[in-house]
Amino acid sequence: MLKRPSRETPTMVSTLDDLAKFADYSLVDTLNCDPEGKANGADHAPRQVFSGHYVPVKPTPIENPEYVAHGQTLFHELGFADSMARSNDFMRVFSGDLSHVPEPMRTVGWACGYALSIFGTEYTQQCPFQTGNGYGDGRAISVLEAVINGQRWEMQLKGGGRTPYCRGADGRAVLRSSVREFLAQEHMHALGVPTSRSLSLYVSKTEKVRRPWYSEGSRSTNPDVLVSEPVAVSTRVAPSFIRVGQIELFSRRARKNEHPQAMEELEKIVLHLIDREYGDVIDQTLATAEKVVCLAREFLSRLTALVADWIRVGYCQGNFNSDNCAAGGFTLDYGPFGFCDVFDPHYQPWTGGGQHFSFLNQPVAAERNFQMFCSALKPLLTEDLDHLQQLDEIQRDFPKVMRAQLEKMWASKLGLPTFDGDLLSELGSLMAKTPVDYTIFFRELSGVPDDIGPLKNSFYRRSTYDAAPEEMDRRWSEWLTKWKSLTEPRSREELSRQMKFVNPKYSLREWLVVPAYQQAMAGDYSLLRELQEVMTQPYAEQSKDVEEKYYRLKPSELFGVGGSSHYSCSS
Ligand SMILES: Nc1ncnc2c1ncn2[C@@H]1O[C@H](COP(=O)(O)OP(=O)(O)OP(=O)(O)O)[C@@H](O)[C@H]1O
Ligand SMILES: [Mg+2]
Repeated sequence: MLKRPSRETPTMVSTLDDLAKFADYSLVDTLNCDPEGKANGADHAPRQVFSGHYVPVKPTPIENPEYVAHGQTLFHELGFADSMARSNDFMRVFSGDLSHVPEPMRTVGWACGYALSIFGTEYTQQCPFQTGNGYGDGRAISVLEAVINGQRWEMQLKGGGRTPYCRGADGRAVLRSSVREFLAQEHMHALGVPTSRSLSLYVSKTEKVRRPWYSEGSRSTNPDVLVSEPVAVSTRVAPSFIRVGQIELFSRRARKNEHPQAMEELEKIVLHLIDREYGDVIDQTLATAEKVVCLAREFLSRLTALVADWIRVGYCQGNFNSDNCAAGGFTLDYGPFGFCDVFDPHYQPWTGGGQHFSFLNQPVAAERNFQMFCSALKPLLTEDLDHLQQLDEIQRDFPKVMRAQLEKMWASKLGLPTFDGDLLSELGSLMAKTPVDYTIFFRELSGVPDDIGPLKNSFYRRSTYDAAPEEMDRRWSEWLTKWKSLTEPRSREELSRQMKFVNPKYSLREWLVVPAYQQAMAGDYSLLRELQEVMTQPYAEQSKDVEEKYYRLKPSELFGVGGSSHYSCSS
């Protein structure tokens, strides 16, 4: 099930001039530009955008940028020289200054509007105008599209200043949240989970903004202080950044007939999504209605596989609204996410998110986003009963397909040839009751232990287990015996080898990231680099030192601490 990173290509891009040769702005040129957008991109004040797929926006550079990190894996895949990330002209562009770019690169970027649905309910209240026309990329600005080795990539700054969708906010991202997103994207890719990718991260040596956050050791649910934090610009890369919410925005306009081009704009964005994300699986020559049905079927398959993968690696997205759900079926928006330590089916690190977005409820949240996606496609099929019916069937199939993906994932996570519901159900009960550390438990199990001794390395000794250790040991031993009998006849070595490709040894636990961004805020990037190194090889055993430092239970004193165990969305 693991999608290994693709092979590296030889270095061919060493300078910004080299990179510029790959520029190809198909999005800007084939989609509709907001007719009120200023061509020079000086469009930074919040306003309503009534039509068009994008608004031209010039990023606002951060003051005195300094190199923090670059996505080495992506650099190598694209054939970029590592040294380029520290070069002045590259750093200038990817910290928000497009004024000196070599041709055919452009001096103006673009931001897109999108709609929001939360768990299947449409919202417009988050828009300052209460219409939904002022919501979208408030601090994300795409600056380049490039076709490299036949693959199209969009490069998008996050924190590159205000856009018309900023809703009165500053358009900035702080170093703390940027470090989290940067590391998480690289980690997820290395885990084999589809994701937007990390290109680069630059911080300002002088510019700061204030954000609500937690005081040292605070156990408060919500932030209890305002802190001044350095601003940063990170660049993420994906075939497109089209979200379910974006398709919804154009569909809402078409449904309400808001302007004469509303239906045309919906069709255009959907066909564009197909070209960008599904070009290799949907036949170009099909009619729109057929394409729409194929799109829904493909997205269903990708989205369910994605969510099964999230559960495999212990990831909770935290805020899985339709505007944080990439229509290409990969992970997008690393805001209030977390990798669980203690197994808890209701794990949800975001204080503002409810149980509906919690760890094992993510398949249901995904279904809600999928429903919104299908509903958004429907105006393109009115009067086409046959295709409408096919779309309805695909929509109804979600629970069945999701269940199949989850069963496949659990079987492979447990090294079993076929899924066994009873075995998983007893395991779920034992894992939650004991409780265990999710990552360590499955990695220890991947060693195919003779008895439950090694599994106990994953036990948090603080609750049910301590109250009745003998009873719990008995249940665990019985479970292990049953599990082993189901894994036969494979050799122990073969089973262990396979399971270690599915069950990572290292995961990006929040309490490991906190010291890295704290050091980074003080100008020391050593821990961040170390974490980047460790978390980009999460299945490898790595050294004894790495194991001692990163393969351990969450320290008891960090439970309940704001910023480590839970956090607000603020970034
Ligand atoms: N400081 C800010 N300035 C302007 N807009 C912001 C700011 N912070 C968040 N937003 C906007 O508010 C909306 C909701 O925020 P959310 O945290 O989901 O997104 P985000 O992390 O900025 O973006 P993305 O989904 O692009 O990763 C987004 O549309 C985002 O662009
Ligand atoms: Mg978002």
